[in-house]
Amino acid sequence: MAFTLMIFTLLLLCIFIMFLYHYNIRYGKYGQLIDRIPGLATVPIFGNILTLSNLTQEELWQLQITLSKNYYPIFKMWSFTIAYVVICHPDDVQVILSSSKQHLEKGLIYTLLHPWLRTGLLTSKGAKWQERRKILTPTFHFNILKQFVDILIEEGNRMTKFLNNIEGSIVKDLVLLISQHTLNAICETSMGVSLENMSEYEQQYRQAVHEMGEIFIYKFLRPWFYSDVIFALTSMGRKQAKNLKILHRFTEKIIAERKQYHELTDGRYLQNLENDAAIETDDSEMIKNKKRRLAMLDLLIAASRNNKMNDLDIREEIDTFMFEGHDTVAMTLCFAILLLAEHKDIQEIARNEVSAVMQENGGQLTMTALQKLPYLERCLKETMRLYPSVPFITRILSEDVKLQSYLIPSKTDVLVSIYNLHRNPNFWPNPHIFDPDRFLPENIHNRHPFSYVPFSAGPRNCIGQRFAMLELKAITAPLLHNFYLEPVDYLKDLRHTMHIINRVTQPIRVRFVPIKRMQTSEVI
Ligand code: HEM
Repeated sequence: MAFTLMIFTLLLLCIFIMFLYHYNIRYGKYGQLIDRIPGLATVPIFGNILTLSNLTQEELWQLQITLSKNYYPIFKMWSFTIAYVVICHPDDVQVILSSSKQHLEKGLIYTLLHPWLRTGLLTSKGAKWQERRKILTPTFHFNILKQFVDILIEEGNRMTKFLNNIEGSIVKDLVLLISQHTLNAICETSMGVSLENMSEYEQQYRQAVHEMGEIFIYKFLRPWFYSDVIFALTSMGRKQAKNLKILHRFTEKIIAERKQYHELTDGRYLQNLENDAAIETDDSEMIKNKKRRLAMLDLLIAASRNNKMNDLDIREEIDTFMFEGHDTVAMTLCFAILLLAEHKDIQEIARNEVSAVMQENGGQLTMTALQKLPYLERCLKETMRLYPSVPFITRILSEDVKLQSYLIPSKTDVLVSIYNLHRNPNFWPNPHIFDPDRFLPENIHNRHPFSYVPFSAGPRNCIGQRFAMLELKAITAPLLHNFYLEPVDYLKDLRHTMHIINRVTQPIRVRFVPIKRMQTSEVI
């Protein structure tokens, strides 16, 4: 009896302490500052989270667009004692992203990725992030990218070959097709491993990536599942565990394959890396020999041989780059293809530019040729304005911040809504119109520098952005050269869904009509 009473008293005490904490945050100085910001009405204790967790991911996507419009340029949401402030004005975005020292830590939501990505570059903070960023930055040096370009072009050609042989010229699931090629591209370039004999694993991997995105949002909207122990007991938790096995098994296989290659070659190519010679020289032999191209994974293996990293450290970076490096590019490519298919005039100009450059190059694409495609580049930039692959990013404020009209207290989670920023009519007239000329030098000149941030900005910007631009061009150029793109599904009919990456709910169909040319030598 006395024991039961003690438990009961302890329970009451816990509830009382939690209530005091809650009251202090929600109605103390912190809560008062947050509550000056507009937003949906809240209910006691839960804030907005019950309303949000009852919505489908599609409804949630629509809601964030509506709230951004209704409360422009800022709104807030409460999830118990956690406040989220969402911004889409370039002045505010600049304050959050541009500082070299402040607000570098990612928001709370990223911790939900830890079971998968642990604390790789995307999710890490502080000294660890700084050190890793320093180690990994050279892998995107111009001379390294130059070595990758052949692989990216080859991947574009492989896709062209496949498309030439499909029945009725219609691709039934564009995302599925494209992500297969972008995954292979990141594996062959950054990992130095081909997926040729791993088709079963890679399909499972891409499916698992997709499901993890859904689980991520599901969990985010249900803070009572933030504890991994509790989440593991649910059906979604079991689904996550199954997917994690698939994801990690795949990356471990890739790491093992590359390690084996270095063991067989006595680690001699890793010595090159340690001297930084590979980065600074233009070793043509290395460029010719696929296996000997130096990949990001090699840098990590070299670091592990020097005891600077262990196996889990390597895996978390490979998990991070495999995910960030293939899914983002795949979605941009899908939207670019859809936009070009719906805008025949723009498609024709881009095709003429590609064909002229290829003619100059004897029918081949090369690094130099890819750099001579300013119109195609403008089309891709405009695609990323309308459909940024990463629609939101978040940061935790490291100190109080004065935005345009509100003081936001330290420790608040700020969400930069890249999607709504890019469609802000005050900075993008007729924001929903696809117009690549927005990116002509004379039009960029007077634009707010933080009105366009598809790769984020400041010190935590996308490390792979130059790689991504090259890949986007290397894949779209041969498609435009060899096919007329025609819409089957239209962008206006696609239903977007809340996800880590900007996705749609249904498979997308596009028609690729082969262009018959007289001179076969011209077809790459
Ligand atoms: C169209 C393609 C891409 C887009 C739109 C994109 C966008 C972004 C954005 C918005 C961020 C900031 C995320 C945040 O603050 O939470 C980011 C970070 C990152 N991206 Fe990309 N990305 C693309 C391609 C790539 C590629 C190809 C790679 C690797 C090869 C890559 C690797 C990364 C990594 C590792 C980070 C974390 C950087 C850090 O925190 O230091 N991304 N990307």
